[in-house]
Amino acid sequence: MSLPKLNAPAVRVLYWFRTDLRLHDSPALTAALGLENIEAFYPMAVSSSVDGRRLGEPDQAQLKAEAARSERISRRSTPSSLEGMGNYAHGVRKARQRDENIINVAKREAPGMQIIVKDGHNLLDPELVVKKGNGGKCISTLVAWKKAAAKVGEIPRPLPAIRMLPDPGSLALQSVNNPISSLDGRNGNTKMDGPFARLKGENVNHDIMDKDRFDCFDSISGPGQDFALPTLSSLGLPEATTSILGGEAEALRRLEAFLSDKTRTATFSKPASAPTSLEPSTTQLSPYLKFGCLSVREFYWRAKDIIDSYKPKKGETVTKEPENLLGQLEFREMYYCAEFATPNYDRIRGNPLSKFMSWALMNHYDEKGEMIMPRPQGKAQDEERFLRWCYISWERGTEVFDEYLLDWDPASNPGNWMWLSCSAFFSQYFRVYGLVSWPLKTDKTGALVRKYCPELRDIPDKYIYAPHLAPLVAQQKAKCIIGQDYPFPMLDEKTEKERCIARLKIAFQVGLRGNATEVMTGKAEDILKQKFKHAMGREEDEDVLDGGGNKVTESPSGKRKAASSGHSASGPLDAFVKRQKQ
Ligand SMILES: Cc1cc2nc3c(=O)[nH]c(=O)nc-3n(C[C@H](O)[C@H](O)[C@H](O)COP(=O)(O)OP(=O)(O)OC[C@H]3O[C@@H](n4cnc5c(N)ncnc54)[C@H](O)[C@@H]3O)c2cc1C
Repeated sequence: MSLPKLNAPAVRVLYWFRTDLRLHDSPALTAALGLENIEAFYPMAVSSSVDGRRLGEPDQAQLKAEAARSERISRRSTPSSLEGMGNYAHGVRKARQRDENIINVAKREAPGMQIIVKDGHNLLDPELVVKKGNGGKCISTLVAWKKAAAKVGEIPRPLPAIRMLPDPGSLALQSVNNPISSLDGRNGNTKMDGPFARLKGENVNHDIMDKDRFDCFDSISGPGQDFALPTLSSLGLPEATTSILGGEAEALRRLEAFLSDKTRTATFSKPASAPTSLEPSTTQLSPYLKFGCLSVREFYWRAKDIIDSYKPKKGETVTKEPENLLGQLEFREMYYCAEFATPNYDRIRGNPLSKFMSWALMNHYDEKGEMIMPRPQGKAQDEERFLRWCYISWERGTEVFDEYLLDWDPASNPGNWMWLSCSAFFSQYFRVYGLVSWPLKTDKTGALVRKYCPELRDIPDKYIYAPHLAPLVAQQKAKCIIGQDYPFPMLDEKTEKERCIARLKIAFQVGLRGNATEVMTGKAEDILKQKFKHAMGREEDEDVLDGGGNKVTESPSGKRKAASSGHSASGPLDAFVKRQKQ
């Protein structure tokens, strides 16, 4: 790689940590340190509640702070200005737009400044994979990603870790404009002057932010000029509850610990992992990838080298993509490429990738396209719809995960929600997780339920996933009367499942996507409702009753059957499970 040379004999480097809070395999840091005659080196990280999002839940903020702190410690005594916490709110698409804005401001205001941009967050740059590998078109399958990636080139091996950073030099912002020799030391005048003073308050993110909030410190070393990271309480957040420790050292320790078991690495199979197990059966490395404490290329190549050289013992099978570890990392890449290529990726309206269904609790928009119902809380009619259907928009799920998922990621979160809701990436809408049959596969005794719902601790295994079906005597023995100590189910699974599948079938037949004119003009929901009525002879949310006033379920084939009541306090669970299996 040839590095750009600056004209000036001595250069001052402002290094912006973004998604790579680490010293190993950091292409941008390596490029920055490859510059000649570095006179001062200002490492910096910026965070804000951009995009109208909250700063982050305490657990997310804590992890980011630890990531920053660990990076600081591993640079020994060199001070750091990693003062930010919070989310990386932008996916590649918006981040590239933001970068362009910043580069334009820098070019305009400081023509002598040279800007070097390097991506270290992906196996291969998603923009390059989409543009060079797939003609600019969206990538929504692993096969398509692999094909496109092959046109870009081999996934680079990780770069060696940086051992030491240069001294930051003067920390006064005015020094950016004045010769270093004219300044009075590290904690000199921190007031901005010169051309950058005019930029105070200019928001280069204005066209990609929902709110026009903009704060900035006027010293490189933070408000206290001591490089201290803000505490959670200073950010108005309660203490974190996660037991997961953040930071690069911890990330590498966990990677090492997982990969040291070569058999587990070479035979890893995601479908065989147990999402209900109390101890994680996957690597749990995603938060470290998200905050950039772990390089995805380090993870990929370390795993690949083990897999490629592994000699399976009798009875073992070396797994392949997509189910092996490499396949998991490639899924992440696929979502990044899809995010880069898709406008409005995290919502339905205007999103060409997402199919349109008439979900409950969807975002709503006024005639100018402004969102008018971003959140469902507090609306009686919404709660009513929630209780009736549970056919809830994936936008709501994404929103909850944005706030609470430690590994929340702007590409993987909406992507996985689109996948699971059959809005994109996956279309077998008739395959539905059974509330009983699915957890039974990996947790027969309900250990996870017993841990997190202690009311159910003594319910017999047989009824743990449908305690309302336990005989009264079993409920009494377990000191858990359903309807009193623990609620009845809100919905009848079978009835609602069949209703949802019927609606999905209609939506698939109509085939509208988020960017269709009907969606943009707000007519799509009515179109689907009318189509449903025409096909099924009733309204979408109308219950079908038989002659005796009992609810009747309707299968996609149109065959009607009497529904079993979800509120029944009797009936054997094993019969129910058998039915699910059939
Ligand atoms: C609705 C929904 C939303 C999700 N949102 C996110 C998210 O915001 N951020 C996130 O990292 N994961 C997300 N996931 C994926 C899921 O949480 C993964 O199981 C998680 O990455 C597990 O971490 P792990 O490190 O133990 O994974 P492992 O199984 O050990 O896999 C190794 C790595 O592969 C990648 N990976 C594995 N599965 C997925 C996947 N389904 N999608 C993308 N990358 C994957 C991750 O980087 C992970 O660290 C979501 C899944 C669902 C169903």
